[in-house]
Amino acid sequence: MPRRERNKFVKRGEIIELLIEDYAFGGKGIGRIRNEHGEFVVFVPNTIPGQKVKTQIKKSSKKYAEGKLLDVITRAENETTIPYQDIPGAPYIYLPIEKQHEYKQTSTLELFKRIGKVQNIESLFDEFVSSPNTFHYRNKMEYGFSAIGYNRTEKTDIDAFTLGFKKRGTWWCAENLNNDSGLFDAQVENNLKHIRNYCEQTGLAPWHAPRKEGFFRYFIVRKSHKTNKLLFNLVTTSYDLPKFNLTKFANYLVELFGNRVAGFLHTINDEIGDRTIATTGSIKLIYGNDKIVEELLGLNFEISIKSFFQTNPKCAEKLYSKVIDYALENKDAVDNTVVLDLFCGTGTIGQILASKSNNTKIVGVDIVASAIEDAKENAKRNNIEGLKFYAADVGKFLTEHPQYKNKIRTIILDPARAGIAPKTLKKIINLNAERLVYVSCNPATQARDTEQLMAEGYSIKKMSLVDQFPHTAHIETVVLFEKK
Ligand SMILES: C[S@@+](CC[C@H](N)C(=O)[O-])C[C@H]1O[C@@H](n2cnc3c(N)ncnc32)[C@H](O)[C@@H]1O
Repeated sequence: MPRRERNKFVKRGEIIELLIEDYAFGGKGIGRIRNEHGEFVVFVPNTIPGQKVKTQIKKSSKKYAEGKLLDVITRAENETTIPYQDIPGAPYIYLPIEKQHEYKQTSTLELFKRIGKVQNIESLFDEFVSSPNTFHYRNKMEYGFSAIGYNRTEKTDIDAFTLGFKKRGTWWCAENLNNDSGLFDAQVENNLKHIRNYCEQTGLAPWHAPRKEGFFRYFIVRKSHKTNKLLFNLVTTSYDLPKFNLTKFANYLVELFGNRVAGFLHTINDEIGDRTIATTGSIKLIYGNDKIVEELLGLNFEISIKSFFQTNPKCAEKLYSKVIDYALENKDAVDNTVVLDLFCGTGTIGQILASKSNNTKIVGVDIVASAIEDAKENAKRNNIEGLKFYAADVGKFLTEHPQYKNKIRTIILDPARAGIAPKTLKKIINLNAERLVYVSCNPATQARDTEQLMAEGYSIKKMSLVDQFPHTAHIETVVLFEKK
């Protein structure tokens, strides 16, 4: 095994206080330790310049270290107060949105220079698209039950029936969400404490992560921004289920939210792993409908509790408009042709493109069979013709369909966070399309793919950033590549 190189500044596991001085892509604050040996960089995710933080060193090499944020001791001068309860999922909520945009833009462009080797990226930059709503923009939340809570004043773990989010940096303890977090639906979040009380009064146990036991696990809520309806899913283990009255709980939700309740589902999840996906397990409809309808750019999409759907639908409209603008900039390369929508999910982009072009055939490919089923259903519901969807791995699909080589002029790409596998990207390049509209939720992997695309004759024509997730480090990019 290679010997790990040590430095003369920090050790793994050490807890230190640090002033954050700079910001790197992905929400990593940069602090520096200075001593008689010189200067040493420590990255601390979820922090911003000007904050003094307490951090525990998780990785330490000769050149730099990375710490986990334990606490913000003093906030940065440019941070403000908020009328919401702060949660780990929104580490930048105290920072004015314009400043968040500035950090995101600068660090993403820097990434394209460093990893993508695009030195003139500033001159190719088109627009920073901000979210239409910077608060209450989410359409889904997953709250967790926990038998171990956290006391903010005492800064200690406590035994308590808790419903909210994991405390940052822990897997065993959670904090109650007592009020609106400013991210989701205010009425739901202001009532979460009542739902917690209701559950506590049943006498059944919340999940105890270290012991891997308990009854209540997750409470998941989906909201339609079009209809304002709510779809609930309570996730529990099965052992004590006979003691819990699901219909009575559904009635309680109706008492709280009235006709906003579209439906209530119950999921049994007996998996004990910490990384269990909340919705794993068998699911049953207890009350109302099991789907809600959302609208995007005039098209309707039926969404079930499990299917992927853009988390910020109002901003997704802006994201998709940008993708469609880039694709239709050269209408000849879209009208009367076949457009590939690779990594299409529920087929939203392809459907919108088909509805805005003439006689375009869309071929959508995604590896998740249920997403493809939803895509087919939605295309039918929206009366859009000329769409074909395949449930397959993109790389395999292209090997099995050689007929598209030299026949495609425009390709839409929207891969998951890991980006496109090099072999699959090579197959996409071999299709020899004139234009690629590449959407990414992880510019780091997109910048990596950019280097390969440029080596194979593509160049960036323009790029935009879309702030799909205000108050987090995430940023979505839309890049138009053209063959030289
Ligand atoms: C960011 S989502 C795409 C969302 C979609 N364009 C939309 O707007 O709804 C990425 C998609 O890539 C799919 N995916 C991941 N790996 C894949 C692979 N190897 N082949 C095909 N699809 C894949 C995922 O199932 C997921 O739906």
